[in-house]
Amino acid sequence: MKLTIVGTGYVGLVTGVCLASIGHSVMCVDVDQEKISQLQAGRVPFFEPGLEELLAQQIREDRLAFTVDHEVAFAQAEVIFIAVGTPQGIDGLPDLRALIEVARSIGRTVDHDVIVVIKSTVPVGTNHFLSQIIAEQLLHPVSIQLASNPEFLREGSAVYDTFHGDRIVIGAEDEAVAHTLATIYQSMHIPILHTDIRSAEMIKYSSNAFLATKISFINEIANLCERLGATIEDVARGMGMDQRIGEKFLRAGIGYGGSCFPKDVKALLGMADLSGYPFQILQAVERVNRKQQMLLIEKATKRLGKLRGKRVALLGLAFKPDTDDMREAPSLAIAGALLELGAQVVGYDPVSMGNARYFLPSQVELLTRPEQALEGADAAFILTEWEEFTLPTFAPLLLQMKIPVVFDGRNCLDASALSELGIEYHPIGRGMDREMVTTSFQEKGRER
Ligand SMILES: NC(=O)c1ccc[n+]([C@@H]2O[C@H](COP(=O)([O-])OP(=O)(O)OC[C@H]3O[C@@H](n4cnc5c(N)ncnc54)[C@H](O)[C@@H]3O)[C@@H](O)[C@H]2O)c1
Ligand SMILES: O=c1ccn([C@@H]2O[C@H](COP(=O)(O)OP(=O)(O)O[C@H]3O[C@H](CO)[C@@H](O)[C@H](O)[C@H]3O)[C@@H](O)[C@H]2O)c(=O)[nH]1
Repeated sequence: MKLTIVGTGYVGLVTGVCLASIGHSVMCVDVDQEKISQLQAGRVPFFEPGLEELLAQQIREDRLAFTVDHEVAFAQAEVIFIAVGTPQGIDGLPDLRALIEVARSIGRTVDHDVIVVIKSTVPVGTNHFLSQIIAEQLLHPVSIQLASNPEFLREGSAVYDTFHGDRIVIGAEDEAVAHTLATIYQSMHIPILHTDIRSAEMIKYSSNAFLATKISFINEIANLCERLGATIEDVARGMGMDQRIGEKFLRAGIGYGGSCFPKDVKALLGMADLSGYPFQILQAVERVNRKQQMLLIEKATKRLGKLRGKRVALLGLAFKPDTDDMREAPSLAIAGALLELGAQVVGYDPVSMGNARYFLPSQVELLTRPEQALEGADAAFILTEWEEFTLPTFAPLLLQMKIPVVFDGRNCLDASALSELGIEYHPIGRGMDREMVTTSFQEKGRER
């Protein structure tokens, strides 16, 4: 089919490239001329494993083209997917300005019947709102039907996720529209769930909010494990083997970040507030996450005393491995808090140094090799579980520190390898003082 994708960010570009690779003829449009020029030259403007190779193949085989001109982009389209950003606005709710602009442009430009699919994550009721905007702008007597098709890919594994998703959600009031969309994805053999539009919009927020809840829950369990002398990895494994719980998203750490969970949790809280329903669990999820991001600073202060004047090396700056995305990365909150405490902050990331420079305060010194960041450091914080930190070649670099003390916010280092090198290791959720805790509980029991 002839498809147009509006927005060539993480979602739009991956969707466009993947849909081209299963045989559709895809035109991608973006307002960012620089991005489009790079894409026309076969270069992906951000880091996403496997995407550039697949992009080049689609361009070569003439199934994928790019433009900044909406008119050109919409001219042949049978289906238009909108995947522009919906960042957090000043009131906590998503900023829908880019979507509204695209809706107006569709209304003014399209001169034939078309299906418009909202892939961006949008508050419940937005499809309806956008269909009104399109209708207000229509210049031609055409039928434009809207559908919701939320996206569930993760950055870092976006291409894999697109082809191996657990489900494709299609929110459409019209059976024929739902059938057309299902046909587009047919050859991916992914289960399709057809719902009404509002439910589809809600599925996206509920899914992200649930995953964020799982993370905050396991982080609280980890904090308790430390106090009660249990080991979080064993506890998570034992919980996850129960299929009703599931093993995924039970990795304890310094909390969730990224362009989705923080903003989508806020948006759902905002929607709940506006509808007069206080969403108490989700309020706690957010609170726990904010607190968890400060955990390594608490641990370091306990171990080293005041951090004023101390050199702290942040290793891993992206919000997760295999991406250069710095949006809402925990490293931002941690660096900010360390600077406020008067620490000297240095950072290193294998991939996201460019974005890190843009997002982090200028006082954070960025170094291009981990050993440079570690040299003379009083503490090292592991903030992203990049593979290179888990390789045997990494641990010896910690010996460059003033005193080798490492606080691992992702529990990704090998404790015994560090211990052999005489490196002091502080992971998350591994209780050390079993005797003390057990005894004090037994004593309390005896007193009663
Ligand atoms: N990033 C993810 O992993 C992910 C996953 C699932 C869903 N989502 C949702 O998908 C949407 C897009 O997210 P993203 O991370 O891809 O955003 P992004 O910021 O990476 O990309 C958005 C793109 O839209 C372009 N754009 C803005 N206005 C435009 C216009 N009028 N016409 C054409 N292009 C325009 C921007 O220039 C940019 O290239 C958001 O709603 C997000 O919540 C994101
Ligand atoms: O067990 C876990 C799993 C994840 N995280 C953190 O949670 C954040 C988000 O991770 P992940 O979900 O892997 O990355 P995203 O690319 O943000 O993907 C999420 O957000 C997207 C945008 O909505 C959705 O499409 C995806 O389904 C959803 O997983 C990161 O900071 C991770 O470090 C943990 O702390 N523990």
